[in-house]
Amino acid sequence: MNILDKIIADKHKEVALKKMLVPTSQLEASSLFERHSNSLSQALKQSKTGIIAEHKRRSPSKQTINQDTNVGQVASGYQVAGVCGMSVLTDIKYFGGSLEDLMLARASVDMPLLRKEFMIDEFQVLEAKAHGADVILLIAAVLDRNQIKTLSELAKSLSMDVLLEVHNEEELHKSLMPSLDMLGVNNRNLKTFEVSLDTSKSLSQLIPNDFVKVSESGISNIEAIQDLQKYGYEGFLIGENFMKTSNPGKAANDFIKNLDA
Ligand SMILES: O=P(O)(O)OC[C@@H](O)[C@@H](O)c1c[nH]c2ccccc12
Repeated sequence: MNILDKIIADKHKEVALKKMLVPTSQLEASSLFERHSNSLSQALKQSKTGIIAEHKRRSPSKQTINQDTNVGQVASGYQVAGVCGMSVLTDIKYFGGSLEDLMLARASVDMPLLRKEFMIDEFQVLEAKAHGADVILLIAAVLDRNQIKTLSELAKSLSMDVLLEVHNEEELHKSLMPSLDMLGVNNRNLKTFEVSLDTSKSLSQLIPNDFVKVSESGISNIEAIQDLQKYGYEGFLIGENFMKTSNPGKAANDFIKNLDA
């Protein structure tokens, strides 16, 4: 079993348990459920820099990145830095995140928030909305076309944006549909952890122009972004490069200043 298979097997158990404990009516009763979501894809289109900054404490590939963060402070720091949106990991077991992190970020900022999670069930889309997310992530490597359609259409009906993540041509081809807003190419292979920006470069011309192109993972300098912009990318998801510092907001601020110079 590769790590992605393991994560998904655990996720099925976690979601099944949660569904026994929390009725969907409870999620729908959240005051955040009525909130109109902010569009990340619009923010990216209007931005010159297109940074989406992530809150990530640890990961299966890096173990500890930053265990003593205050997610509200990180969110405020990212917003001050001028990022287009923030990605908040909510998986507990492998990434040390939580839905509480998402809510704490929501309480601190207005900018678009992405729930970074392994989505396999409509329940998790309702959960995302109820905890203040504006955007959901769908990972093509673990979903079939029908699941992508059901989950993305539910998100759209709740006014959320959808970021669909692919790693190769086959995943891209099976996934294209109008209920997606952004196509993210993950430079990290979630099965082997190998990282190469060439993945974004080679898939770029296969992504139709109706979708905002996002390059994800392994981005650590502005040269990489300037290079990827030539391939049509408008969004850049950066986690570790900011989170490994003691002040992620400041790291994002310095980075964006240089990029915008
Ligand atoms: O820390 P990095 O290399 O800058 O990567 C951020 C983000 O792209 C990465 O965390 C990620 C991309 N897709 C995912 C899917 C699940 C969990 C995590 C991810």
